[in-house]
Order: sequence, then structure tokens, then C-alpha cells
Amino acid sequence: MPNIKTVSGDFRVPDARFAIVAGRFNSFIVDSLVSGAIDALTRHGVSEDQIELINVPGAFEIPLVAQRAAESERFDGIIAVGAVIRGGTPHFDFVAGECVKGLSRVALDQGLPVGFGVLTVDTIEQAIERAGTKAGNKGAEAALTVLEMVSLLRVLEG
Ligand SMILES: Nc1c(NC[C@H](O)[C@H](O)[C@H](O)CO)[nH]c(=O)[nH]c1=O
Ligand SMILES: CC(=O)[C@@H](O)COP(=O)(O)O
Repeated sequence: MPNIKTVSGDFRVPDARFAIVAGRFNSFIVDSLVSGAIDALTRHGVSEDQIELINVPGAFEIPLVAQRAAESERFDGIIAVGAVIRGGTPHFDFVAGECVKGLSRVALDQGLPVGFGVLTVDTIEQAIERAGTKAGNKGAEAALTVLEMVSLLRVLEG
């Protein structure tokens, strides 16, 4: 688009620091999301000492800890990963709903990129598919999104 000022981020964010906040519930799935997130970051030049992994009990607890991490001003971006799998009661809706609402609030209140790599799925099969098999890895996707957003905010800030 000639003559249109265009502002974009890329995936190069030297010196940026990242927190991965992981809900341990359904850890056999979440471990793959964590690995996917770390892999995506390190493939894009982020070194391991720029990444901190913070484990919390479940998806419901992710927003509070993400908020504390943001308030610490030690991180440029936060990647939330977890796996909420529907059971037989309405519990799923509360856990998943509060998790996404809380994370969205953290991003806006703290002005910090927050990646939503929390699976909210009906079945274990759907979770497996999104944790590094046929439907990709949502932890990796969230990490890439945060990389781009950190870069974009740096461009916007000049
Ligand atoms: N059922 C799932 C949960 N439930 C646990 C909650 O996240 C929370 O830890 C508990 O209610 C205590 O406050 N968490 C998940 O991450 N995934 C689930 O499928
Ligand atoms: C997402 C959940 O909270 C879920 O695992 C709970 O299962 P249930 O609704 O059968 O208690």
C-alpha cells in the first residue's frame, strides 16, 4: 500500500524477558504447550536466561500470577498456557471464562502483551491435537504472538 504509513512488529526483540505462566492441571498436555512456547522463543533468538517458567495449580490461578509477574516489571511479555477440558458439569465454563477474562484484564491494565495459550476444549483428543500434533501447538502460537506484540509495542513507542 504506497503512501500509507504502516506499523508492524517482527519477531526480533533483543533483551526482552518473558514469563511463561503454566497451569499444572492436565499437566500431560500442558508440558507440551510449555515446550512449544520455549521452542518458539528460542528459535527466534531468545535465550533461556530471558525466560522464566512459573507453575500454578490450574487455569483459574493463571491470571493472578500473571498480574503479579506483570507488576514486577521484570517481563516484557507473558505467555499463559494451560488446558481446560470440559467435564460433565458447568465447571468448565467458570474456569475457562475466568481465565480468559482475567488475562485480558492483566494485558489491558498492565499494558503488557499476554499470549493466550490456554486450551479450552471439549475432549482430551482435541487437547492432544492442539498440543503439538495435528492442529499445531497453542503454546508455540501464543509465544510467537507475544514476540510480535512486544516488537510492535516497541515500534509504537518509538
Ligand atoms: N478442571 C480444570 C481445572 N480446574 C482447577 C482450577 O483451575 C483451579 O485450580 C481449582 O478450581 C482451584 O482454584 N483447571 C485447569 O487448568 N483445567 C481443567 O480442566
Ligand atoms: C474443566 C473442568 O473443570 C472439568 O475438568 C471438571 O469436570 P466436571 O465438570 O466433570 O467436574
